[in-house]
Amino acid sequence: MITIQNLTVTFKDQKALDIQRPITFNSGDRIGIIGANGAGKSTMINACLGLVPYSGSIDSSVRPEQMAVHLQANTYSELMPISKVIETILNTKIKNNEKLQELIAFFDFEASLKKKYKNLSGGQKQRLTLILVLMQDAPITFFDEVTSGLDFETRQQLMQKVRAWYQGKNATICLVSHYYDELEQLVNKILILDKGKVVDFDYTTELFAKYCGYSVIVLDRTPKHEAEINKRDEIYGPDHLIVLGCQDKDHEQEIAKHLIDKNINFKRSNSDIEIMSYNAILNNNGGKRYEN
Ligand SMILES: Nc1ncnc2c1ncn2[C@@H]1O[C@H](COP(=O)(O)OP(=O)(O)OP(=O)(O)O)[C@@H](O)[C@H]1O
Repeated sequence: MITIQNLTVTFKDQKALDIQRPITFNSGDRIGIIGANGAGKSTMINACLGLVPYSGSIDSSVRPEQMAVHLQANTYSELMPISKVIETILNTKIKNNEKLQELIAFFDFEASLKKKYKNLSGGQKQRLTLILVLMQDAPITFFDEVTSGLDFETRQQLMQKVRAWYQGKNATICLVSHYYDELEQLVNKILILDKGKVVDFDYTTELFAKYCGYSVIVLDRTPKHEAEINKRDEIYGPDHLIVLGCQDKDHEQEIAKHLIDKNINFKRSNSDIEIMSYNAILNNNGGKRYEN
């Protein structure tokens, strides 16, 4: 559907994006785009949409005007009720448009229709934009940090709705998010960007196996815990955690048994995107957390 290669985006003298080897987004892919602030995530979306000048190739079977995008911040008229805002933007009447009625009901948005935009909650504001974006039924939709600033519960509800809406549909989704729990729910592939470059792009399960192994066991970093673990099992993770990479089931059981015997609490995962991305990026940087 979209193949990106030899792509560079430069702002003044700063290379914001530099994607050399080809990456392809296929029809039906659910892609999470992750990376630290300034990694180039939004720039990549903007390049696909033709919103920033670039050199190189974005070979797409979908024209930019057929793509949909949901940005984090959106502004709408404060003067009209939301029903009028929707009808004006979509150039249709709610009462005559079954699909629009379906989306409004799907997002439990009926009670918000009479309100003005400034009186909507953060979650309701995002629901409005979701309705407008999903009405387009685009073959590919980019969601750029749409849940930032929302509380955990609201984020979960919103993302469950998005997941349910796309269930069984062949549309491609590219979701930029700093919330790994949300990505775990929604995507099956991950594109990891770091300082404008692609660290890796593959199925989440493949990336986890590549960077973490069979599973990870995670415990708080304390001197007592540090004394109990085998340093050789340690892989990268956030500073406050000890992360142990398990090569296979036997290895996992051996570590778990030891921790249980020592009455140490731990969590086990075979899909932790945050830890996977830590390891991907740090392996890529030769183990260095920050570049000097
Ligand atoms: N229009 C612009 N003019 C100048 N520099 C820009 C512009 N847009 C982005 N940049 C720079 O390009 C780099 C990548 O920015 P981008 O917004 O793509 O990062 P991001 O990964 O989306 O970050 P975040 O998670 O903070 O949204 C940053 O250093 C940013 O300052």
